[in-house]
Amino acid sequence: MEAHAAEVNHRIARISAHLHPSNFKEGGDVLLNKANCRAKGGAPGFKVAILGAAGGIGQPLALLMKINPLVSVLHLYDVVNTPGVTADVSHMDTGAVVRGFLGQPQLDNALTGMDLVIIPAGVPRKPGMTRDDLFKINAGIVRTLCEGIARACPNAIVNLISNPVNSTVAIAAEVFKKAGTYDPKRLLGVTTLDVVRANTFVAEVLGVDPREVDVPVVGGHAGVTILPLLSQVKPPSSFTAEEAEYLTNRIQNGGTEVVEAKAGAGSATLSMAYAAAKFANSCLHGLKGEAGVVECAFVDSQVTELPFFATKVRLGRSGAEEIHQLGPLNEYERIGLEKAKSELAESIKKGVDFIKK
Ligand SMILES: NC(=O)c1ccc[n+]([C@@H]2O[C@H](COP(=O)([O-])OP(=O)(O)OC[C@H]3O[C@@H](n4cnc5c(N)ncnc54)[C@H](O)[C@@H]3O)[C@@H](O)[C@H]2O)c1
Ligand SMILES: O=C(O)C[C@H](O)C(=O)O
Repeated sequence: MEAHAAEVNHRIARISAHLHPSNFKEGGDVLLNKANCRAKGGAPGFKVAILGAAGGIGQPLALLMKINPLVSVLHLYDVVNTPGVTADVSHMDTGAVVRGFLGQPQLDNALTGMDLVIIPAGVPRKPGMTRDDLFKINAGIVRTLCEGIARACPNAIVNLISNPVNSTVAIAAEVFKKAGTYDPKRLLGVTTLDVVRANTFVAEVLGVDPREVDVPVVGGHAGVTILPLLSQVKPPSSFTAEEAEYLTNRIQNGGTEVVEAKAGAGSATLSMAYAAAKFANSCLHGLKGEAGVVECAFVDSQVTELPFFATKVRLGRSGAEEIHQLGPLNEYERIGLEKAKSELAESIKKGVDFIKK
């Protein structure tokens, strides 16, 4: 009896010591040992890291990944505030074991062994800014994080959220090429929010439940590069020229609509966390080997003459295993495609040059 009490006290002392904030400052992986204790009997599943986990997207995304039954280990990395977010999320009584990592010295530990890395790190827009205005700061952040991925988990699937996605995906690809770890199937720019918005706005016009609607959104993730293919909406639907114009503009400017409504307090975080969790969940189902998992994503592609392009892709054990073609476009969409491609070409080149020059 006494021996049992001593063992219990010893365990409690060990857990308390690992939870102490000073462990983060010393570069220790707080919760790591505590988590290891619990992980012994833990459920099998995938290991997922969120980089930028303390941010506006990162926090609700951490919550949503903690309740995903396919996740067994959840690593939360940021340069600020991970102790609090980790302690908070770790109290949820779901299967995933949560570990927190703070600051660059802990980046490689955060990434080691991960199957999926989700990146919402970086600054968001304020009213009046374009996504490209974020390039100056976010390009360097994405480079640093991808260098870590190349070192610590080169085979992980990467879901890149940080803007401008049209350039940051090219940056990530160049970093991986330089490191000799580039696998085009494993790098996915997240454009799910465009699809989520398109489904919502189209459902409003049709007067149906958004869950019944599927709108392919191709191209990229900024302004005119966001190209909803309304002629391919499921269930098959027809739109007047005015409806098509209204819907295309609203979908292309959905991000700006939120930035303006937030009036300086950032951009979409909650709908983005939802979209990121939806996309990550599909990636995990693909990793499990399930058939017929299809999402739109901005990927290395031969669908157009551009090196990267968003279309529907089939997700499998090795990432984007099949890239769907565009399908038949109407005249309005063909004009939109030309506009999208010329802006995309510049954004992609800017990302490539950032690493090459
Ligand atoms: N792809 C999309 O559809 C989409 C949608 C919404 C937002 N975004 C983009 O996502 C990014 C994040 O948006 P947010 O609202 O969460 O911003 P935020 O400022 O609330 O959070 C960003 C987080 O990143 C962290 N961070 C900064 N530098 C870092 C580094 N070097 N390593 C790790 N973490 C770092 C910050 O500390 C912060 O916690 C922005 O670039 C935004 O434009 C993309
Ligand atoms: O609009 C932004 O800056 C954030 C994001 O890309 C969005 O589409 O909401």
